[in-house]
Amino acid sequence: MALYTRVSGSVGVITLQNPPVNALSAAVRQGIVDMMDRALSEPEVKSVVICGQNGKFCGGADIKEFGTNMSGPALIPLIDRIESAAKPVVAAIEGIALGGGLELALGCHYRIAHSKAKLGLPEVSLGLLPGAGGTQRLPRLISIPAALELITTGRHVTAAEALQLGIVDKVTDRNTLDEAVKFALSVAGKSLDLHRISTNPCPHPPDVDAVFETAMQRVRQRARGALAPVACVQAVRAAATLPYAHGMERERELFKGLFTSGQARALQYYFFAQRAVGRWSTPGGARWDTSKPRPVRRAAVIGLGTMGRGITVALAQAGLSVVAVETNEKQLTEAKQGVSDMLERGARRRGVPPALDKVIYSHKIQAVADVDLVIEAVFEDMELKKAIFQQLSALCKPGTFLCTNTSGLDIDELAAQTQNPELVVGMHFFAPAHVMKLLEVVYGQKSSPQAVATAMQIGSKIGKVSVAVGNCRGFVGNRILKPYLEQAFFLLEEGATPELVDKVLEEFGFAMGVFRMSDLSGLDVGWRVRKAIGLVAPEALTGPYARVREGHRYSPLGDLLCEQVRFGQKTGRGWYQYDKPGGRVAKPDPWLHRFLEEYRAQHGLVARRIDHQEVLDRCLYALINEGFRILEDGIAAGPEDIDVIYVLGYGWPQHRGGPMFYAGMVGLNKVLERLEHYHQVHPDVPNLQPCSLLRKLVASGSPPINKWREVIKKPHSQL
Ligand SMILES: CC(C)(COP(=O)(O)OP(=O)(O)OC[C@H]1O[C@@H](n2cnc3c(N)ncnc32)[C@H](O)[C@@H]1OP(=O)(O)O)[C@@H](O)C(=O)NCCC(=O)NCCSC(=O)/C=C/CCCCCCCCCCCCC(=O)O
Repeated sequence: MALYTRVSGSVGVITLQNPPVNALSAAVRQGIVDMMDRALSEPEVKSVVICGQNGKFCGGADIKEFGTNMSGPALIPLIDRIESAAKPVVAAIEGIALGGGLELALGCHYRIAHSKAKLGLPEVSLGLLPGAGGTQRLPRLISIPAALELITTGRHVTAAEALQLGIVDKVTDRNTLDEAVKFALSVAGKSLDLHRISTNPCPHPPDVDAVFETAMQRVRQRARGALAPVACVQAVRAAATLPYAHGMERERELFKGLFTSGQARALQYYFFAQRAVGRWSTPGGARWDTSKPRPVRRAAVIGLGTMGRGITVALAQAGLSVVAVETNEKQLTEAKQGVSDMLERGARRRGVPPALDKVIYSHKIQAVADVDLVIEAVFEDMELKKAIFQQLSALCKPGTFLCTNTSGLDIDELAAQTQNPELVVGMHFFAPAHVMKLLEVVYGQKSSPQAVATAMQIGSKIGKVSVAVGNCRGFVGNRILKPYLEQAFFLLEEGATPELVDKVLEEFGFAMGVFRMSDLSGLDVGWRVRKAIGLVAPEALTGPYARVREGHRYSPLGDLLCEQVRFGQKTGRGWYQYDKPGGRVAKPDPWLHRFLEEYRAQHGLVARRIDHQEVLDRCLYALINEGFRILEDGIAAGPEDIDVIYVLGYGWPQHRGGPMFYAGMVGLNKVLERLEHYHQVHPDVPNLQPCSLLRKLVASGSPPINKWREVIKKPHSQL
């Protein structure tokens, strides 16, 4: 909807009304068309202002309309109509002008922005391009290189930067509408010739071809198979080479190709999934909208290794007071320096003062006595963590939430060490903790809804996307990772190389293949976990039992590498070789290839040629199958939780939506059929046995992903 009012006698004001972000739904578009007609037909009206209600100009096209039968007036002629109007039209931009919202503003003759407004063309992150003239008008307004950068990254800019770039004519700290009305009065009757952006020539840099070539190289490198960034470059190129009308045709053609693509569907699903995870629920009935978080003013972090330092920085940067505890004096001294450096670097980047005074350091655990929430981040050792939880339970004031940053240990076992297990939850951060956007909030059997709600709230306060998940070994992310890693190891045994497996996964779009990722995170991490649960043989086993654990196939390859102190990048050797310990550039290692050959010979394995499809099928479908088990077990409330965790924490390509979305795109019956096939070939690998929820979904006609929850039967919990 759009509201029309007349102010100061001669200014027609059109207010977009569609909460929460005034998206351009059919009703809003119709409203703008009708109100523009009215403003242009009233002789008393000399100029027009377009604004949005509730301090938000416009969040762009209504994404919920995509994929439906779109009705109502089309956006492009609507914007053209504004631009060609004989009366000046001023956009009064408060809050946001994003996507179609900014394109609407670019159709206006002038733009006034509030100093706190954010502007951008983020369509690329939805698998689209700015298809309402944005790719043709923006380069004409701010130059080709600047427009290319904004359109291909989807970056939001501040009002100050928008002014500098020339996107807006004025920035104000005052009431934006009042300023826009004043401005509209001042330009009434003046020539609009220079202010119809589409009629202006597109300024060319002297090296225009090189600019496009570089931009194309950059997006192809960054995009890893994503279509939209490439199409964005092509569309801007049309602005540089074609007259406006032809450029618009090219924009439309490219837009159409993207609009119906699987990638756009995946990215739009992922947009809503990231928001849906905030509406958490547990199998016991605790919910986001009925569980009230408790305010946390002071928090403590126990253990200042890499994770503890990152968590301390994340909390302090969000304005929380932090007591940072490390009992090892040497480590504490190093941590003080490390945390201060990180805070200073972060502050420089954000242009704010460093939050150094937010952190108090101590080598005594007693320093946590009066904090509201503790995050334990010591070494991944159950006995050590148990001892700390016993101490915390005795030391902390009543009601203090006790959280653990374990990446997979049993939350209930830790909670059992305390007098108030309802106050215990997991807060699983991802390294580097002050950078990575993901937080798994893990509820145990006895965690109170308030403890879950508080951890979720802290997560959003420190800028994380928090996902509430149930307690099981590895929670969601690391549990799913296990069968994926396992398949990768089995493929090596059968004849693949780390280079082949990584190539296939990186071509699929993963930021890093499984072996390069393992080298980066350290092979010793998983080795310690496998040792703790008794999977690692005490001495090199030979014979048939070397590759069997608990009756199932097991690959000791990772263990054997660790025995050679090949922990990955940190030791300069892992699945690849590096020029030095800590080196980053992975190079194929002839030693590893010889080692694999000897290993196969020792175990009577005959290497075979493994094709790309098999690598992809086995790694991905094993992972997806575990995702279905997680849903079946009620560890994740819905597929969105798994997808968000996997994209944000494990490098799954966003343009493929996440593993569960991908399964739906491939077709659940195809996933089932492939798993059945591979399980038949490898009957000793239980992770390839299709899970019953997958079978049930296929039997229910493979419903779309937003209907899966109806098929999932939720198990009982004590929450
Ligand atoms: C920054 C935000 C705007 C706000 O952030 P925040 O305050 O944190 O709040 P959120 O939690 O994110 O959001 C609050 C709720 O609002 C919902 N929301 C947000 N934006 C939109 C939107 N644009 N549409 C619908 N709903 C929206 C959000 O989901 C939340 O609700 P819920 O919790 O999920 O219930 C932030 O939200 C944000 O960044 N939003 C996205 C901004 C964006 O990306 N905008 C660009 C949208 S795409 C666009 O504008 C495209 C323009 C070109 C259109 C061209 C023509 C159209 C179609 C022609 C069809 C042609 C077919 C061709 C085929 C053929 O011919 O055959």
